[in-house]
Amino acid sequence: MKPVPQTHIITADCPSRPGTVDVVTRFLYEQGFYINEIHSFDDTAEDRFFIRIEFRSDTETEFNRENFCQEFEQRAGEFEMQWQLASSSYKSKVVIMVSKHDHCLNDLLYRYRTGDLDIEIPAIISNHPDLKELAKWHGIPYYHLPISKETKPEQEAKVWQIIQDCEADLVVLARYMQVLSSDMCEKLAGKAINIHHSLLPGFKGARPYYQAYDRGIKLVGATAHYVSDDLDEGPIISQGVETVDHCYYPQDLAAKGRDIECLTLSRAVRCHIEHRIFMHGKKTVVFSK
Ligand SMILES: Nc1nc2c(c(=O)[nH]1)N[C@@H](CN(C=O)c1ccc(C(=O)N[C@@H](CCC(=O)O)C(=O)O)cc1)CN2
Repeated sequence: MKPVPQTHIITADCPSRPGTVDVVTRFLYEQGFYINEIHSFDDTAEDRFFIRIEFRSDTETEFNRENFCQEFEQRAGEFEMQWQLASSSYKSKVVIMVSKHDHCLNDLLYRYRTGDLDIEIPAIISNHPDLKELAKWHGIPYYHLPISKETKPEQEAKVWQIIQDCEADLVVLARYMQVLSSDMCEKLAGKAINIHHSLLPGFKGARPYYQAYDRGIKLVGATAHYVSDDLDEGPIISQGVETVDHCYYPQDLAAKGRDIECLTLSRAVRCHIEHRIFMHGKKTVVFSK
């Protein structure tokens, strides 16, 4: 039976120098691959080059990952490229953590159920029981792990065990309202995304809509970022914003913000699972579709 053309993704970054696009595209051409999509960025301020290429094989031959990697490393090594190869057909395993707010979880579950987000959700973890029925309706295991200052280490150990048992590729804090410990942040570095309900760096921490109301803002926003030990200071992935005015009380800001949070978070999750995000110091490079 004719193999279905597999699509693969190369992501690479290296010191800036001429020939960095050519070394990748020429290799793919010589190997008989067809490029579907290409993005590159040369950060002249930091002398760092980034490239993402989606490619497919139209030939009958099966893709030999080991041979590909050996051959490509010989070329990429000359340019000091840090690179990864991924397959588009792989379904990322995403563990979602929540507290009581359900809008972001509900939106992610809708996108998962309809195939808009091509992911697996092996577990939902919460410090409250409120969203158990929503998980049950989707047939997803729900772990109610209450937390207090005293039980935080024990609770996080259970969370980490679930994440490992699920072999999670990504953890999404979908309005999970607990600060993760330094140890947890270290374990989840680069694979935990949080949605903060303000336009960071503005209004960090708890109750940002109340902070925003007190400040008389004219724009309400949300920020999806990687989780770091420094609360709400992790590399920003995606942001959304809408106009508001003096008529908006905190509950009105929260209502307007809910849709922004959902769209911003799902956009960030999609970029992560499609390998569109590069860590670049305290920032990111994101090659959106
Ligand atoms: N280490 C990190 N943990 C978390 C981050 C992060 O960036 N780094 N993001 C938060 C989400 N968040 C804002 O988006 C946030 C959540 C909770 C708090 C907070 O002060 N929580 C209190 C308890 C509140 C409650 O029980 O309702 C606390 O933890 O003492 C601030 C910001 C998720 N975690």
